[in-house]
Amino acid sequence: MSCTLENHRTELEALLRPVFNSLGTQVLPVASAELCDKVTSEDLFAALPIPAFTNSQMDGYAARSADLLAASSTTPVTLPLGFTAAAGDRQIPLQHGTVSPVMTGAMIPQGADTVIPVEESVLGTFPQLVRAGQGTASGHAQFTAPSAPGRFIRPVGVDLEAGALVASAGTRLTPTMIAALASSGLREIPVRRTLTVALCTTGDELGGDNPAEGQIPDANSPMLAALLRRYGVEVRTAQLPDDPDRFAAAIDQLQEHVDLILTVGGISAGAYEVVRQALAGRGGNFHHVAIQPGGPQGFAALEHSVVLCFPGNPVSALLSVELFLTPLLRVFNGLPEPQPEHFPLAQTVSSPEHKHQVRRALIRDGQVTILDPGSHLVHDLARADALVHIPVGVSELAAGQSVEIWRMNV
Ligand SMILES: Nc1nc2c(c(=O)[nH]1)N[C@H]1C(S)=C(S)[C@@H](COP(=O)(O)OP(=O)(O)OC[C@H]3O[C@@H](n4cnc5c(N)ncnc54)[C@H](O)[C@@H]3O)O[C@H]1N2
Ligand code: MOO
Repeated sequence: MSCTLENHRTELEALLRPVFNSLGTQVLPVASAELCDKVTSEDLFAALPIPAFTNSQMDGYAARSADLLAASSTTPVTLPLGFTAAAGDRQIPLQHGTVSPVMTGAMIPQGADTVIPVEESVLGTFPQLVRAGQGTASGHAQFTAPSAPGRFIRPVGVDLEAGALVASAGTRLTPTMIAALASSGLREIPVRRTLTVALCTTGDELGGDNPAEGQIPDANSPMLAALLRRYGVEVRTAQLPDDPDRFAAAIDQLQEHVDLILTVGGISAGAYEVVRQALAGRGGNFHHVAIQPGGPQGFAALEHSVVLCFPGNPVSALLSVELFLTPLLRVFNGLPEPQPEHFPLAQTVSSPEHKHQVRRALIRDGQVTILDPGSHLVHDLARADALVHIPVGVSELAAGQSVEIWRMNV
């Protein structure tokens, strides 16, 4: 039985949505290396304002603007130094008629309303300074211009007030959002739990480290594991036995420990299609989807898990994941939908009219060159820049015609 791309996609979405919805949450420290790219599971509100307190934007002198109103190059104003405020110090008071040296990030002394950068003082650098509790402040600083109230002062909460929403539920945690969470005093971040996937390959031709005659290296496990990990998926790879009973037993075990099982290979019309044979008695549903590559497809809803069965040719396997799984992972991870670009075709391309064809392409000199459609061409897959979709009903695209391209391998 053959079905359309859209029908198969709808069927798999219906199967996978409950898997994503049942994942639950976990709590990670804000400094955890695992936090980046996770998605918040709750609205998160600031425990602290940002900035946490009113502080200096410059290394300079905290002053009362009123004390410097008369300052000019011909009538400099000289003020005695009070204690110095460094970043991390508790707030100090500014005595009337004095200025307090302040460092960038230090609390503005109580009573000060302006900061004059040190290089604007007549001396241009700080003299010997004394911090509160470390002796008696002495010395003077001289100024040749007034300084407006609020100048070089970063007010408390100007970026975000305490109690305000930092990130709503469903926000993907970028490095910058992690900084905002940390600055707003949040230490423990509730996030959606990662999807755990068993990625199962089959086939006696997979030769491990030393492929014998007739055998090949496994390309699908490392490729698909790398792709899925980019979406935060925890991937467990397994090469399952080529015997249907032993394969079924392995799947039965795996389904207890993972959220989703992917199998690659063993589903088409051969005499030894272990996946198809093993899942036949477990509700396995195998059919041909009107797409190329990736025609043979299957799935099974087991008691504890869902199995998606993708075809074994590496290009077919990759495109199956890209067509049927990564769009859902994008939504789950709060990622934006990819957007196509448009370029003219460098050559005329034909396509089977009754299938949705996905072609790999190179983008060179503002033109799209379509590559060979072979689904075994792993190196061609690696050098491709983009995918071009040719829908059902289209049998030819003419050279020069503008087509949508979707970037890949970025
Ligand atoms: N008589 C028919 N033959 C085939 C049909 C068909 O409709 N009728 N469909 C073809 C299409 S299209 C595809 S795609 C493949 C799908 O086959 P399977 O999913 O059963 O996959 P296998 O037969 O196990 O392998 C196919 C191909 O891919 C290689 N392979 C498998 N696993 C890996 C791996 N982990 N790393 C690298 N390469 C892998 C395998 O050696 C085969 O060359 O069936 C067509 N045949
Ligand atoms: O459709 Mo198969 O997936 O072309 O090689």
